[in-house]
Amino acid sequence: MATEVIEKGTKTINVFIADPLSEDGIFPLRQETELDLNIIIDTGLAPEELIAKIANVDVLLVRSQTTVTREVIEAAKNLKLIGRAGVGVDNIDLTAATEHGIIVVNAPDGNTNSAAEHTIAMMTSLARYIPQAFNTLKNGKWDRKSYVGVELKNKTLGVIGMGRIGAEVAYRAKGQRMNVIAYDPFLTEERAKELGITKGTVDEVCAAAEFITVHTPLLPETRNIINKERFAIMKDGVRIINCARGGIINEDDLYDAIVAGKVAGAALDVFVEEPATDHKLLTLPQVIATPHLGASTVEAQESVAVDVSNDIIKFYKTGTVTNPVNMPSIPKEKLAQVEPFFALAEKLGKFLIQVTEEGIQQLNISYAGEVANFDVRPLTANAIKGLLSTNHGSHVNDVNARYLAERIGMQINEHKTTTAKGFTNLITVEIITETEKHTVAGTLLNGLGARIVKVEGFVVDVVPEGNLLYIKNQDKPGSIGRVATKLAEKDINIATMQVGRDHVGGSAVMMLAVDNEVTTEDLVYVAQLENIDEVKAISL
Ligand SMILES: NC(=O)C1=CN([C@@H]2O[C@H](COP(=O)(O)OP(=O)(O)OC[C@H]3O[C@@H](n4cnc5c(N)ncnc54)[C@H](O)[C@@H]3O)[C@@H](O)[C@H]2O)C=CC1
Ligand SMILES: O=C(O)C(=O)COP(=O)(O)O
Repeated sequence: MATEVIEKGTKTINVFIADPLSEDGIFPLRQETELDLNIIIDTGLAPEELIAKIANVDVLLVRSQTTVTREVIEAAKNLKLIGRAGVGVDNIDLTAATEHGIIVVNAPDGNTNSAAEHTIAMMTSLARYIPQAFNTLKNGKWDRKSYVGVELKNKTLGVIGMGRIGAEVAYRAKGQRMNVIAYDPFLTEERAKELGITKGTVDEVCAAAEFITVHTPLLPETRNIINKERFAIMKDGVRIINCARGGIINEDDLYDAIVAGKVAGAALDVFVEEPATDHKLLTLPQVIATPHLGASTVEAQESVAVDVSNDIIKFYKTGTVTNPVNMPSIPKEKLAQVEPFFALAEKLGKFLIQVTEEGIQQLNISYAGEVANFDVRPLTANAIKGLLSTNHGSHVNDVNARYLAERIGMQINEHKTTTAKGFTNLITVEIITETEKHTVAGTLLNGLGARIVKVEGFVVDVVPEGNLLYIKNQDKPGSIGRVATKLAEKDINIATMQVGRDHVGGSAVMMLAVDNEVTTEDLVYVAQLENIDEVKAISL
């Protein structure tokens, strides 16, 4: 995982809080003594104001109000982490963050209860016209006739999105003696049974329910998932609740369905454009609404702010985080298993990028032996870091490695096998370009560190460090001596030398560790020798 472990006093970390966060929730940041944290709270900024203030920011903390656009990310030259004190990250340009190697974390658990309770409150208020009746009464009218509601008991609640909040809502709805039918692509029959609900398709949910509530993230697949075609298959007088995200329900279609009398009412906490003070849906008496208050409880706000604060601290102290959004989440114990192989994997990638001049179309990594039992995704990321190091330098990290590789058209294949051909662990990295194929394999020797043990199928034993010369030659007498003489003429001292061949008199390789950097001129000089096919300088 991306690591920038900071020692106390070595660097001030600028933490910029752009949306109102609970002061109790950021207590872990305030009381942190090992890191030099500079906390800046500046909320309610217009996008251009944020851009003007973000150049030296290391960590940006937001809720849903601040939109973290590509422009913001590109203006933030020092940004390493974006913390979302809440769940939805649709206000953050995740592609831009990933591309720039910025890790995004959220707080997925802290507001679940708050959002579920708000949903139930909205559904009950909708069923009994509580906001409308209250308003009338506040205006001095004792009107009992206009607000005859409906009961929840024995009605069917349709839930689209049975994640954390959806499941909590379903649980509470059952307490109201409702029947629950739900759609979620990951909902299994077993889980549905466990929750005491029925599993259905989106259409089945729409057709069966008197109340429908959505609890998905806003994604291309969920945008407008409730639209005019779906309203058409719903029961007459259905009631709609959206405490997830504006846009999951098509607002124009909802408006039309209410005006047409198909939908009896809607309870909305979220809108496509927020703040939504002047929205046409708010002109309808059947619509009740709150200004995105789902997560606005003392408890939830403290909890989400504590979670992101802890992740910031963890990131700077250990290089890992608990709730990553744009990279795989790997528990500490599992990460510890593969951490010793990080440098080896990166060096194998770095080795290969220096033996080819062509663009890499395919990367095949095979993990053999004990390492095959581990979560190897961080190792693949490290191998990619090595491969991209000549083009992207230190800008490649665990967040963006795979993304950058795939963006340049590299196809990545991981393979695991338990047989490691005599080694306890073996990592073999192969690259395929338009006309070439190159392979290098390495292992971690117990107590002796990393070794390259195979290059293009030839067995070697090389410490992957410093300046290496990789020479392909014909297995003919005198080749080794001539190479050594030529290098001596150029004042290049050979530290170690390994040779390998496929068969007597066939193709051979020399792997030399040398004490000096080898120039292109030196390479040409050696390459001119008889029986030498190819000479490459490799710096690891
Ligand atoms: N109004 C508010 O203040 C709050 C709103 N939210 C919103 O609620 C959303 C859900 O939050 P959680 O339950 O915590 O997230 P979650 O990740 O636990 O659950 C989301 C569920 O949606 C499902 N899903 C994804 N694509 C789907 C599709 N095409 N159709 C049906 N289901 C699909 C997922 O499989 C997952 O089970 C958040 O993404 C956020 O936008 C969350 C907290 C507070
Ligand atoms: O957590 C979420 O997804 C929310 O929508 C809560 O938003 P907020 O942090 O209250 O602006």
